[in-house]
Amino acid sequence: MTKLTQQDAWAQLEAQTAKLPHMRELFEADPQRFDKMSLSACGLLLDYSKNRADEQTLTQLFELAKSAKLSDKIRAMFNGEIINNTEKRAVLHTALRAETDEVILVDGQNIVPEVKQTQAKMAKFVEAVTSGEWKGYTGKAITDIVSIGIGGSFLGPKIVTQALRPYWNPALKCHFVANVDATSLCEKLRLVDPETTLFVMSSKSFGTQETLTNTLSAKAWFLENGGTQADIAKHFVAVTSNVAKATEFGMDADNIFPMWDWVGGRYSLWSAIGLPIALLIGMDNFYQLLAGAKSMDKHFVEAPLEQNMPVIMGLFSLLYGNFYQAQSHVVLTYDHYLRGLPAYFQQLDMESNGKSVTLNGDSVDHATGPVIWGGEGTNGQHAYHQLLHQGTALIPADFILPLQSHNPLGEHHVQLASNCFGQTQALMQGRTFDEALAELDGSSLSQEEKALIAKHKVMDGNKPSNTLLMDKLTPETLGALIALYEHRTFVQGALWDINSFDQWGVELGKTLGNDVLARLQSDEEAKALDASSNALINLFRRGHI
Ligand SMILES: O=P(O)(O)OC[C@H]1O[C@](O)(CO)[C@@H](O)[C@@H]1O
Repeated sequence: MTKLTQQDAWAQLEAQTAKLPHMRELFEADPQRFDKMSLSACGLLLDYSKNRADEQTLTQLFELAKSAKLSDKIRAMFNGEIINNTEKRAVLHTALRAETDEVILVDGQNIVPEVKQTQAKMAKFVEAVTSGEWKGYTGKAITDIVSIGIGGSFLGPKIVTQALRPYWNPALKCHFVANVDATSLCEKLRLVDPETTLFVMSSKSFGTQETLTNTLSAKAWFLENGGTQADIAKHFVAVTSNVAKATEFGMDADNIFPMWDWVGGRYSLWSAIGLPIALLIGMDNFYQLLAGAKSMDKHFVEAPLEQNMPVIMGLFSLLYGNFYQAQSHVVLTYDHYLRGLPAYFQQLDMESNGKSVTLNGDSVDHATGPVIWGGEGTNGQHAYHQLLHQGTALIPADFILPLQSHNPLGEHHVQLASNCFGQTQALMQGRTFDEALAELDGSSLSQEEKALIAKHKVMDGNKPSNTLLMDKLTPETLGALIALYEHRTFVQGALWDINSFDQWGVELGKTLGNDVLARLQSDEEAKALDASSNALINLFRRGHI
């Protein structure tokens, strides 16, 4: 297949982006711009009209997608083809939200029954814990869940339980331990009682240093505080694809929830990795989360590219990275419950598309995954929005706002919405020198001073943003939103012809880290490495600088 940068649409886009008018002019020229460049699907509304595009730009973007055979690649993923070519795996997180009667084959076997059996096992366990039937070693019901995991085995459960706080079982609290820094574990153990605490150890590989170390320390804490080896099974369960290692580790076979190689870690919250979510919000709401994602899956597979939410968002992100040299993309969640979502999308996108070779190993000749960052609105307006408005970097933004709050109180929500919409408007239209000067008309400044200040108040505008609305943040709309970003990530990787589903880049650090660990624990002074690493190791061994 012809390289992306050799496609006609690529050259056309280069020419087109060079001559596109300012968004102000595009809005002035077409009062119907919002109607033409907004889309509703799966309980979400996407306003993509504040992007640097006219009809021709959109046509060329869709042409680029067609030239990359995007629709075929979408079908290949959903059909379980081995698209993760370096690990020879299918990519089927979508199968986790399949209907019971669907048939999805991996190695000739329909995997849906196993998915459903695991969900039934989760449901039974959740019922036992939340009903009080499952008791700790002194006969008390479970009050606290401590989830131990890192990366995709942590961030999904963490941000989804945070986002769905209004749906929590009031009798349960949840604590998340990820970092190997003992503080992360110790701070949580100070909050819980071994008699009523359930540890959920989540590790797809069952080989991640942080998770194993934290779990061993949690077990030691449990045994030092009243528990016995015989009680472990009442207080420790595991989620893993490596059942053999989990049982060898001492996990009770009945307490192991399986997951599979065809689910990537950062795409796994829909599997038993989501057990902490299901424990906190209940299995019915967990099924609603799955249903929301399922609706987005259907939309992604069935909607024409031109009416396809993940495709449109993925294409615009590619446009800014490849044609405007945007190095990062900011996600701004105007909802306190969604404050963790930018970090989740950061892991999802950067661990997927932070690559620089194509599927067949050739170096790419264009930019790939951007830095994804962000935070909650309105806080960011008092932190980094200055740079978004007047910095030298172009940073496309996604604004996310539920129209209704779970906590309606006076003017709060209307003010939140006014800030959200005002920011997208300011980014788009900016402020001209004449407008800035006019704002200083009434001031006592001299003409010269007014001219100087006006220059500092100018904002170029033409800064692109998407706005995503939902009626209310519910398990279903959250599921659709997260699946939207999963597929948005897929779209970009598919056009760049990269493997979005392996993560070789994280291996070297781990390997070298293990070697450094041995040197840190050695009695010998470190000499064999580079001068910096030797010095750092020896300073740590000495314990002071
Ligand atoms: O679930 P595991 O196997 O412990 O891996 C944890 C995380 O580490 C990674 O392998 C690398 O960051 C992620 O992809 C994964 O989610």
